[in-house]
Amino acid sequence: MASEQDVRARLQRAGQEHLLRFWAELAPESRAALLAELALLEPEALREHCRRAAEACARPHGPLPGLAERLRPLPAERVGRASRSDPETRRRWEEEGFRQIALNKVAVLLLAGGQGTRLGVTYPKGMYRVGLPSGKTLYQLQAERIRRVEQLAGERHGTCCTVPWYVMTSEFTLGPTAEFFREHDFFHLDPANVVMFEQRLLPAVTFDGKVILERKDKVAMAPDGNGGLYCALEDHKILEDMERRGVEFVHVYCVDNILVRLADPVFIGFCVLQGADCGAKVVEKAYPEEPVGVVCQVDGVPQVVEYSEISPDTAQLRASDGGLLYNAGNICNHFFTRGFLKAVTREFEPLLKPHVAVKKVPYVDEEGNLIKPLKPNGIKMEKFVFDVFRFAKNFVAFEVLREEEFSPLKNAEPADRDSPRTSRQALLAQHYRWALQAGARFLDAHGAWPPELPGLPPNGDPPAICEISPLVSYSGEGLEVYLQGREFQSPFILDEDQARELLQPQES
Ligand SMILES: CC(=O)N[C@H]1[C@@H](OP(=O)(O)OP(=O)(O)OC[C@H]2O[C@@H](n3ccc(=O)[nH]c3=O)[C@H](O)[C@@H]2O)O[C@H](CO)[C@@H](O)[C@@H]1O
Repeated sequence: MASEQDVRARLQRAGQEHLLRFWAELAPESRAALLAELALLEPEALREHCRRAAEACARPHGPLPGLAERLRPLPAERVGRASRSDPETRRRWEEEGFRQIALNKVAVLLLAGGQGTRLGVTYPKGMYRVGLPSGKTLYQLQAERIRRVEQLAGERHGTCCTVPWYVMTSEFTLGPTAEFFREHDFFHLDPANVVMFEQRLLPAVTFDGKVILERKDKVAMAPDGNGGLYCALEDHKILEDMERRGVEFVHVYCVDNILVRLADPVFIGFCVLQGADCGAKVVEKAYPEEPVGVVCQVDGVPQVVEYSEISPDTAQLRASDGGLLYNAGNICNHFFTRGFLKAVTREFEPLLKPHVAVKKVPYVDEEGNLIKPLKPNGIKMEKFVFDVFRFAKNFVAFEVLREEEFSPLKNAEPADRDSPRTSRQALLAQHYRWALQAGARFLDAHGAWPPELPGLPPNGDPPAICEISPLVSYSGEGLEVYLQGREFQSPFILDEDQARELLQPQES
């Protein structure tokens, strides 16, 4: 173990000796823990990190100056559209996606290292239940979609195939996530195909470049952003694991979108047939200030401009058709070839510039009191997963329908948007639509027929509650055999048992 003198000398080189200011008061175990933590911080890198944080913080926050002139929408030839393509083209994309899945060439990678501060829960977001009739968590829905897509690809191609699930966690989420998966028997996935790995942490820093102590014996550390993915892939030899398994294409996604289509064959097939090395799913932005990044070009190079970095004026610009000029909302669903990820980890990662997040960071004051600040007092430096798009040789975007594929869980109740309620409603409205399309009719909770609506209201509860297990249908397929011409009482859960029962011959 490093000695106190050693660590002190290293901290001096980094200009951070204040981190040992409570040394004399610490018990032996606390001293050991603090030394172990500090010994991991490399002095030159730490000095540089603090300098960059303070420098970035001194620059004006918010919209990047001069950005508007450098910005253009993506050229049309780089954008595929799921909803506006003819059925034959869509079928070709889907078929190609299923073919690659059946060949075991597709993996999914979940970004789950975030702290979910806006939602205000102390456990990982994936463990959240939004209040579905089945009580399922986000992790369970995702696991079941993996199982179903494997099954669909296998049936089409007469194989038994695997979509490995890589889960990037952080110090905050690894323990509880791993335990949750074990408790739930990995949702019946083979644990050998679920690979969890941890991203790095970085110290949080005051506005004048001093690392923050969150306790007398502990540095305030935070995950290094979802762009920490690339260092984490290298740290844990994940690309080598992918190579051993024969994985060529990776669908990277964020944890909180209840409608996420894991290893979506249509998206994968589109990207593969376009020869893309990097791709992003997008939806039309709902309103100018919506907190989603915009997929566009900066100086002619495809990039995402994050919502915190685009000015309200630019966000409101209109195109000639009256729609928003910067309309391609990033839903944090990305496609990468393994080859591209390898080039990023080997070559481009050091070129990624960290972004500054100004946050409230609990700290210990000079007298040793623990303080929970009411105003932001610290800087966290984060890399963004999409900042590698500019290194792609062939970047494509793929636009999908919001009501089918995007409803993120960001805010606690009673927020109007992106809350547990809106996520639940989005999923149940989708399942109700699928059921109606498959020929079902529903009696509402009072035994009455809901009024025939030309379309469902975009927000709010569907007229009847119908939840369909992802193990029965991945994206609305194959439901007619259970539902055609049948009447159901709301609430209705179509899970595997119910599906089997519905296939039994009916008594007359
Ligand atoms: C940087 C980024 O991707 N921003 C996107 C993210 O914004 P948003 O600000 O909502 O991003 P979040 O903070 O929710 O993070 C997105 C995902 O990254 C994970 N995470 C985050 C930080 C970290 O250190 N490690 C980690 O794994 C989170 O667990 C989550 O799964 O989703 C929006 C859609 O919902 C997009 O429009 C934004 O462009």
